[in-house]
Amino acid sequence: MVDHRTIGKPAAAVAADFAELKYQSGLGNHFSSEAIQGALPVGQNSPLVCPYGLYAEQISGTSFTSPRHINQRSWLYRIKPSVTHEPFKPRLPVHGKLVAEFTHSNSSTTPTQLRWRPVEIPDKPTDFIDGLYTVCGAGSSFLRHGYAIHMYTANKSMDDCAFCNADGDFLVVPQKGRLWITTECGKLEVSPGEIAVLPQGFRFSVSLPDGPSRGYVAEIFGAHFQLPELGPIGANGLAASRDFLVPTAWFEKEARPGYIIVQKYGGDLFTAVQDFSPFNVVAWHGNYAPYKYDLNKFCPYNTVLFDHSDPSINTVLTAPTDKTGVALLDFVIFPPRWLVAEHTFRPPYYHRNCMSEFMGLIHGGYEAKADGFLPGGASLHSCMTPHGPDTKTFESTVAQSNGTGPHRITDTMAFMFESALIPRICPWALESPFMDHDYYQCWIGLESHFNPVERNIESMGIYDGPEENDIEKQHQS
Ligand SMILES: O=C(O)Cc1cc(O)ccc1O
Ligand SMILES: [Fe+2]
Repeated sequence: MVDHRTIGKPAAAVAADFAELKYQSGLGNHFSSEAIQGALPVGQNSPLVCPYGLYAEQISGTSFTSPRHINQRSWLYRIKPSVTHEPFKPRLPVHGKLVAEFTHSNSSTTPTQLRWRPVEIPDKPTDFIDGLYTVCGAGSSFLRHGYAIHMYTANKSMDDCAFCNADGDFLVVPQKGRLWITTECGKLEVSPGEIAVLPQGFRFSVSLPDGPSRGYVAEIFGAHFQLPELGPIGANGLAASRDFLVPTAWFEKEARPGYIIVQKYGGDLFTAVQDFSPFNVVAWHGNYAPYKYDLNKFCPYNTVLFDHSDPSINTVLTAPTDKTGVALLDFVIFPPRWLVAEHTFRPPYYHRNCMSEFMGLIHGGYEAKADGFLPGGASLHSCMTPHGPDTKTFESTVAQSNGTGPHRITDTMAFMFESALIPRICPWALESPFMDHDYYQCWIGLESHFNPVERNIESMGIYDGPEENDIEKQHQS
């Protein structure tokens, strides 16, 4: 396979730029970063003349008048302002597989359980922009309410171009291959097992140091991600604010004739040519910035006695709607953890949910599916579509009386994008050669074990009721 990594800026130069990155930490903090000492104006945002002759530019992630606790904006001090470019023109050839307003004409609905095998990474040179395609979503970027779920396969770094998403925030979940993301605020290295959030409007460019790459993207329109409330859990636990890492200022000052900004606007792509790099921000301050998070830092909470907790217990980030407790999009993970519940069916329960659930797998296996749900694959269980463990998982769980002692689930990192809005599905996702048309078969074999005369079923090793405490029994022996 051709190694496309050396096209554009020399690979060694890109690698040097990503060596020993320094980050700032804390989700929602007010950050300050200077690549040249003294580049940030003191005591004001908009001096008549900025230090070192820089231009001041504000990027607003919320309306000017949003209440203080949700207001997000940053001030960028840059060599030339973003406006210095030729007019935007529709990008040709038309991309055609990005949707930001879900309608009858571009997508359809089905209550069927859907599952996709991992999509193969193409041989044809494909960068992050060309390899990104929408799977499903709801609502509209124009109306600032909704989301889109995309996936990408790519094998080539973005050359002399930057992407800017005017529609919403991207939450990127790499599954294969690291992403070297240059942003206006600085650089982020994002490995599988980490996620990155690229908020609406920031320009960024993705390089692929490992070549072939694949992953998932949730895009939200009209909201930003925040940490979930912790309620009775207390002040600590789940994802900690300090584990979210934000870049430090980094800039390039060299002329870059023919540099292209690719702007996603209403799901369509537009290009504008400029003669400099958009990564020309010498210093910045504010609370609106890209960030990354290592999922292995997540501190999972769960039941320590019986029954199965709802997956919301594993929420990393949530994007709210106006309704209390109802998410536009929750990002939930299923990390390695101890299962200790007694006399409990420990895998996910069978269920139907008014929320819609899109799932992906970063590595390993998923506790509810013995086969068929593979790293890089995906599933979609829409509003009220029944789902749960496959036949193999159910039978092996009850047959082994799984759930009688502490058990650590290892080598796994599944995740879910869960939304109150019902997704419409794009035609190329429904017609994909990677669609698993036999998905329903994984449940068809579930048999009736109903026996109206025998309450305590022994035949499959089903453990019915707390006759004795298994853990105490273990301690005594
Ligand atoms: O459907 C799924 O696999 C996700 C899920 C996991 C779980 O532990 C409980 C409910 C749920 O929707
Ligand atoms: Fe579910």
